[in-house]
Amino acid sequence: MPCRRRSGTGRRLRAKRPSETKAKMTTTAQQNQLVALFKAATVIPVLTIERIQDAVPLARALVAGGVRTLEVTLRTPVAIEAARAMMAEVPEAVVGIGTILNPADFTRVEKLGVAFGISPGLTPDLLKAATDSSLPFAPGIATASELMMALSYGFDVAKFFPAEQAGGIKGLRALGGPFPNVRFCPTGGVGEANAATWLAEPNVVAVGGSWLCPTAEIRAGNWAGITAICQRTLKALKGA
Ligand SMILES: O=C(O)C(=O)C[C@H](O)[C@H](O)COP(=O)(O)O
Repeated sequence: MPCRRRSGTGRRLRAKRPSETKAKMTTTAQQNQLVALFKAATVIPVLTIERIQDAVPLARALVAGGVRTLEVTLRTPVAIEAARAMMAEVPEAVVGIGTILNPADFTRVEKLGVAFGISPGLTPDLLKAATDSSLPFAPGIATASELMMALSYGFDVAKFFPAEQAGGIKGLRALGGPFPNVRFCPTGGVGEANAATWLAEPNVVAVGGSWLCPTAEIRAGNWAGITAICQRTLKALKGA
């Protein structure tokens, strides 16, 4: 009996302490990985893939243009299969998934083995799923309250969405006042004309957007055109 009591107490202690530490450590590690990944990427194309056969040539076109970190949105039925094909066929690409809206999406994505996950927003359930996982994850925020919710779960790297519509650079600067340690990936309304301005902000680690992979060009299979947009964008950023 005494033995059982001791082991019961030990179990209680062991169950509490490591799980608290692990959740915190994992989220911090997730965030560090994400920041490194975003900084290396600088620009992240937000991909909407309608036909599975476009996935690999699109990834190759982006990589050929110097853009390796790709966000495949869960907006279309073929998204998961597309990400899988890209990972298998284009090893230079760093494939992540966007439009993660709920814990079920998160679980599907986590099983895929992608490099990162992004959401346009957040919910407590989604943040909880992300803290239980080791997948680097950026929730989306547009307001101070949403950012405070993200921070309360340990997420200090966020997608600022929709960036232009939610206040643009002035809005981001205003958020930077009370939240000086948060890093952002503004997405929504970012393009060739304003990417450099966003990236010049000290709390911006990368920008995302669909300008690098317009739907019309994907539908037309204009892979050379997509490579050219990437090259032009990166050249302009280097000169900025
Ligand atoms: O699909 C998602 O998960 C989103 O979060 C939305 C996209 O990131 C934006 O729609 C991209 O905006 P544009 O570059 O202005 O086209």
